[in-house]
Amino acid sequence: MLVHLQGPWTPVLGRLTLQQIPYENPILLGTFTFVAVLAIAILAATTYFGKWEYLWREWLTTVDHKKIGVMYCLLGLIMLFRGFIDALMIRTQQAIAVGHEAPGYMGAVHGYLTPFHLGQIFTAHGLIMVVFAATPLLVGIMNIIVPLQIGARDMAYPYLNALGLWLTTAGAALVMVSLFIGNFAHGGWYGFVPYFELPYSPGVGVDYWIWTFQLSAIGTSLGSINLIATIVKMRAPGMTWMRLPIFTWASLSTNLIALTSFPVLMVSLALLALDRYVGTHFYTAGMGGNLMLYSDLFWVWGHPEVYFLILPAFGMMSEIIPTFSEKPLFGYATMVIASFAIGGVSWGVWLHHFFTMAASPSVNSFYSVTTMLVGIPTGVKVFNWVFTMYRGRVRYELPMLWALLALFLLLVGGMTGMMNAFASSDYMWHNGLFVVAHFHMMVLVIAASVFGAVEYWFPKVFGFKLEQKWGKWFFWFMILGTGWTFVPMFLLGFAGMTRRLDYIPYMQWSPYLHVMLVGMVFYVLAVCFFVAHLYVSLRDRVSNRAGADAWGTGRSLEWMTHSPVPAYNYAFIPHINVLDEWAWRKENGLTELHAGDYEGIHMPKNTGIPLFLGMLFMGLGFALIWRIWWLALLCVALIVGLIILRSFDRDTDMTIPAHEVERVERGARDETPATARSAGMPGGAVTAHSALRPGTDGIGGGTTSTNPSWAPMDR
Ligand code: HEA
Ligand code: HEM
Ligand SMILES: [Cu+2]
Repeated sequence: MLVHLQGPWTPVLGRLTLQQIPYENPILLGTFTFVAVLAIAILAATTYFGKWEYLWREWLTTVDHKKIGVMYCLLGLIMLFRGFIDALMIRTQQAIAVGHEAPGYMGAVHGYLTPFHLGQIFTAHGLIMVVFAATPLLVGIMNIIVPLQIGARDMAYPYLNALGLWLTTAGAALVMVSLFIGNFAHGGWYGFVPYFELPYSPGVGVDYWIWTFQLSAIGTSLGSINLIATIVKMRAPGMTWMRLPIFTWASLSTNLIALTSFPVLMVSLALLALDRYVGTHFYTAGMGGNLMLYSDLFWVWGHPEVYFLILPAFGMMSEIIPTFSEKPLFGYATMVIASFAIGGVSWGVWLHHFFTMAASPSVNSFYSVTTMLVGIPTGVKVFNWVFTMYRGRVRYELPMLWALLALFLLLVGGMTGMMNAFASSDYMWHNGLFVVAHFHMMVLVIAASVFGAVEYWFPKVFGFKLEQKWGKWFFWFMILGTGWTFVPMFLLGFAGMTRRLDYIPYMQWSPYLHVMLVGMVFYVLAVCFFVAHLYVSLRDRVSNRAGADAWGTGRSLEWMTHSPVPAYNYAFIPHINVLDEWAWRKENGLTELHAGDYEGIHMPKNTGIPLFLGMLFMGLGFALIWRIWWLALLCVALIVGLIILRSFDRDTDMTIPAHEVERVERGARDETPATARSAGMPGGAVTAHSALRPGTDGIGGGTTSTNPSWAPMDR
């Protein structure tokens, strides 16, 4: 144990010494100063405005699924920005470092970044974008929307929900700490064995990578258990499986992937940790170890993971497109089947990430075919969306624009994915920029869907719509950025450029690299427009107030409750009669929420324990990274102690009294613009859309539109 550790090591602070602070690096020093000033400003402002109590009561200790979801999204947005800065640095470095000769020795500097620093940047970019930006954004939106869509008052396990958030946040915070104390892994986001083993990566970078990844994996697994339990057990009366809104179906399929695949990631990281910390040989040749075991285990998670990311995005598109086409979703049942088909097949394709690693041709062929199979259910979805729009009254508002962009990017990313799926062609461009361009198209599908979903559901959560002008500038500049950045990347991929280069010897590639830099300028402008979009929306929030059915043509249940949604979601749990319940109620003039006397509502109580557990897990991660054993033991003891303490706490719930519910309901009723309450919104329902009643236009989801046992609202 510890035989390979290099450098000073003390029992008190482990490997942590002052030399680990990168004060000689001006970029990091500048970043640190910026972050420190920002943090001090935020802390000072919170104190000045006396907001600590509010922050603690309403946010830090909350177990409300909507607030937890909002915090997940905030975390995702912050990390998206961090990942974007990384991307900016990679692109700038490569544009500067083109045309240089090969360095004669390791560490030669071309451009403005050392190879070591650049390596950390692309590794951090990849990891952050996948697990700390995309995942929290998607999990956040599922957290907010799923309980609303199924008529539940919260998640099945509100406490676990908060714990998942704080564990993920702890992982993200540790990545940020690695900027200023020590360094991050520099061998790529998915790690390599034996390169990530101690003898070859003796620094703390890989340890940071292991523990941040591990924390996020635990957080996401907890979240998936919660969402599955919620969808299975908490549906409102009458909500049979085939009446489940499509986004909820997408959430279920995606969380089944998460629940089954994340444990594999945890195991693969744990085995690597054992190799590094205890000297086992799971992944080293000899002593019974096998380095292919790592590739297999990692990608057995890694591939299903990308479908874990894309399925909720598909769910968002499936909600937005019908709302803005003013028609039911075409082929509801096939959409559901396709989600599960994608989820199922995703388990049998992982080897396509290492076709070149000497499997036999027959093995490669098997995985080629399974990979291509995914095109069928995905194609089903694509055609269903197109048929939903066909002869619909399409409104090109912002959510719809984003959904259409996602659809377009999916075609580009999907078709190039198919090209990778041929082992024979992948041999030529594996580890090249073509693959990188393929997957950026795909992850931008996620980004576009998320931006669409934020536009779409924002009024539900905050009670007002985002403005459209700056939002459209943001949208168009994202398209410009994407075109200018990734079209050249495809071309460079064809020209043979490999990924992760810190300098590029071929001058012929210089124009492409500079065009990509122009793309980044468009992206930077897009970020500015995004900020303006948020600012103007906040400024004009009163005039942009939205009603319950903010877009007028919402179809699923969440549009039935007030915007913003009260703490208890529904004062009366609705009875579900059909698929697209809200659309059906509007057509039948049955939109009233009130049903008799109000009663007290039983809800979970706030608790600070998940936040403390998150902090302690962060401390544990830090201690393990730096091998400060006493601190690790202390954190473990406190974690166990806190969990035991919580198990004795019987005071975990409360009742919102009936008069309070009544007050909130009356307030919401008075505030809601009358037009938004039911059919009168632009393009709204009753007269104009009676022809679009589900099941009557021949292309609906096959529901019946009459149900004799209908009651306005059940308890
Ligand atoms: C959200 C993320 C996401 C998604 C959804 C996908 C979807 C797909 N991916 Fe991708 N992929 C990644 C993210 C993603 N990928 C990442 C991150 C990596 C690299 C990681 C790394 O190395 O760092 C990668 C790498 C990767 C490789 C490895 C390449 C290499 O390393 O050399 C391969 C190889 O087969 C592949 C294939 C595919 C295929 C076939 C699909 C299919 O699911 C696409 C299906 C969609 C369509 C085909 C379009 C719509 C369909 C129709 C309109 C119907 C008609 C069409 C047909 C029947 C063909 N991907
Ligand atoms: C603004 C948009 C983005 C830009 C400009 C961008 C740019 C880049 C660049 C330049 C690289 C390095 C390419 C190389 O190896 O030469 C890269 C790698 C990568 N990006 Fe992005 N990216 C963006 C968004 C995203 C998003 C949203 C995700 C995921 C959700 C993502 C995931 C990755 C991954 C996984 C890698 C591979 C890292 C590695 O090689 O280890 N990117 N990106
Ligand atoms: Cu894959």
